[in-house]
Formats: sequence, structure tokens, C-alpha cells
Amino acid sequence: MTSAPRGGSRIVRTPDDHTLPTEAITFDPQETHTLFGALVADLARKGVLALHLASVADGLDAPMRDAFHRDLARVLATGPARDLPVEHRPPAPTPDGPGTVGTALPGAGPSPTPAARTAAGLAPPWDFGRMSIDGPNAAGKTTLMLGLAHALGMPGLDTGPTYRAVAAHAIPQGIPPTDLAHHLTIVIRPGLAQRLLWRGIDIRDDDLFGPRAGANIGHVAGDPYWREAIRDLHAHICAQHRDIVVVGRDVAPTLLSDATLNVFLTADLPVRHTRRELQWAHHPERPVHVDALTERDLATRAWIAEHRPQAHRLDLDTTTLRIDQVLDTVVHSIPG
Ligand SMILES: Nc1ncnc2c1ncn2[C@@H]1O[C@H](COP(=O)(O)OP(=O)(O)O)[C@@H](O)[C@H]1O
Ligand SMILES: Nc1ccn([C@H]2C[C@H](O)[C@@H](COP(=O)(O)OP(=O)(O)O)O2)c(=O)n1
Repeated sequence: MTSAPRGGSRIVRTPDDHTLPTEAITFDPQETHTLFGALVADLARKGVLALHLASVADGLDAPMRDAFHRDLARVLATGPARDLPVEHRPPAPTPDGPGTVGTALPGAGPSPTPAARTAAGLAPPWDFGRMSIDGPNAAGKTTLMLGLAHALGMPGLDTGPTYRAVAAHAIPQGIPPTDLAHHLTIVIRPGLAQRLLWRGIDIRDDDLFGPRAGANIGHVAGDPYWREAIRDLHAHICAQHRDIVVVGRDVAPTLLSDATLNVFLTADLPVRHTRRELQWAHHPERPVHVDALTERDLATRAWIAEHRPQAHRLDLDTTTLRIDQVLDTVVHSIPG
């Protein structure tokens, strides 16, 4: 299949050794050099600090890391960001430090301003703004979010797992929608995968994709009270971030109607089905469930087309695109 990743999956270890999903970031080693060259050039043009670029390379194996640093050094030597320092590891965010934002985590607070973050060496001097990624299941939304978040040093919020957490925990425990924020904590940090905690304890992926979640997810997604409670929780997080990437099914119309970029991502149904099959190849207990575009997907797509100016929207069919090509296309579509 042409759209299948050719380079194989790699585990990417983030600075605090949090491991991103193996399937999240896939590179074709043959094309690594040009991939990084193009990506780095574009990011450098936009003034991203080298330390964030360097963090992309932290988990790569040696040849790929070398290729990345060669590209980075070349771009920094010749490009607009040549005066910026090259550091190879960003300071690891601490649980209550300025890189952490949660909803109910003790000590968590709003992001500092970009200027304060730049002064602390934590963030790019350039705001990417808020970006949304909507689309049907297995279109590659979460993968794109992780790529953008990791490459740009931005926090990423995946809204789907909140629906799953409600289905796995709140519904079986009889928690009403109005109490959700007392029980569920969402922690997002620049460049790192998000954490969901139920009453302070990390929720395992096996719970999010387990039979209880599967049995209740349809009810949660179809219940306007739950949708409102979940949306409020996510809106609270979005309000704390000037730059963030948010993934879901209706993020553009309900959460980020004035985003820097609203992306609608899709791919043909058989391709999405194959992607999910590959993704769950080592999890035979997880159902491979891929739908045609739902009414909600179509409504979101239509909303973006109707309400967002051309510079702020991207409708991308990824059927024949590799992950790195999707990431590259989106990075090049960020206005500014
Ligand atoms: N462009 C692509 N080509 C091939 N595989 C992809 C592509 N984008 C994502 N994938 C793979 O497809 C699977 C589903 O992607 P995911 O990001 O979880 O989709 P979504 O969040 O839209 O449900 C993952 O295993 C991912 O690695
Ligand atoms: N913004 C959102 C995010 C997810 N949902 C729904 C859609 C799915 O049924 C569940 C789980 O989301 P998830 O992102 O895991 O979806 P898939 O497994 O890709 O179908 O939540 C939603 O209705 N609105």
C-alpha cells in the first residue's frame, strides 16, 4: 500500500523519558536528510529556537540524529535564525513548572507569556497560535498533532481520550457531567504526549480502549450534557494557551473558531482501515472500528470551508501521503 510508512516505527523518548507511541512518529531513513532539511528550514525561517528543533532529534537513532543535526547546523549557519543558540536538550519541565498546565493539578497554572518563556529559554519567540485538527477516525490526526507538538515545542491536546475516559470511568461510576472536572485531570506540556489522570492516577491506554470504554463511548459522544462538560474542560485548557494543537471531531467550530490554522484531515476508508489494523496489530483485543465520514465530520468540514479564510484552513486528503509529507504540508501551511 503506497500510504503505508516505509521506514518502520521508532520509539521516541522525550526529554523526561516519557515514551511516545511507537506508531506516532515514523521516518523513512532514505529521506531523512531532505525531510529534516525542509522542516528545519521552514521552522528556522519562522524563528523557532534551536533547542526545540534539537529536541526533535533526542530520541532518534544515531545516523538519523546526525542527519538532523547536520541539517540544523546548516540552516542555522545560513538561515535567518543563525544567531540563535544550538542546545541539544531543552530543560525538562517539572510537574509544577512553567511547562506544565493541567486542569485540576495542584500547582498547575496558566502558561507564562511568550516573552517570559523565551526569557526562560523554554519556548520559541514566535507564536504559532492555536491550531485544530479534525477529521474521521484513523485519518492520522493524533499522529500529526504529536509531530507538530514535538517539532514546534507546542502542547498538544487530543480530545478523543477525554470521551474515552468518561466512558471508561465516569459512566460506570455514575459521575454526572457537572462533576467531571473534579475527577479528571488533563496534563499537557510542550512537545510531550498528554496525560490523563482519574482521581490523580494515570489512566492506562488499555482502559481507554478497553471493553468498558467501548460499551459506553457511543452514549458519551451522543449525549449533549457530556459533550458540553467535555467541551468546557477543553475550552478551559485552550484558554490558558496562546499556542496549542487540538485534535478531535468538531474542534474548529466548538473550540478554536479563530485558530491560526484549522486542518481537516481525511483519507479513503480502506486506507484508514488498513492504518488502524496496522496500529492495533499488537493489540488484537482492540476492535478495528473505522467509519465513513459521520454527519459530525461532514458538518465540521463544511463549517471550516464556510467560515475560515483560505489562509487559515487546510483540507488535506492523506490517502497517498506519508506521515512526514503530511507534517511537512501542514507546517508549510501555517500562516505567518
Ligand atoms: N499519512 C500516513 N500514512 C500512513 N500511516 C499513517 C499516516 N498517518 C497516520 N498513520 C498511522 O495510522 C494510524 C492511525 O493514526 P492516528 O493518528 O491514530 O489517527 P486518528 O487520530 O485520526 O484516529 C497510526 O498507526 C499512524 O501511525
Ligand atoms: N471532539 C471529539 C472527540 C472524540 N469524539 C468521539 C468520537 C469517538 O467515538 C470517541 C473517541 O475518540 P477517538 O479520537 O479515540 O476516536 P476514534 O477511536 O478514532 O474513533 O469520541 C467526539 O465525538 N468529539
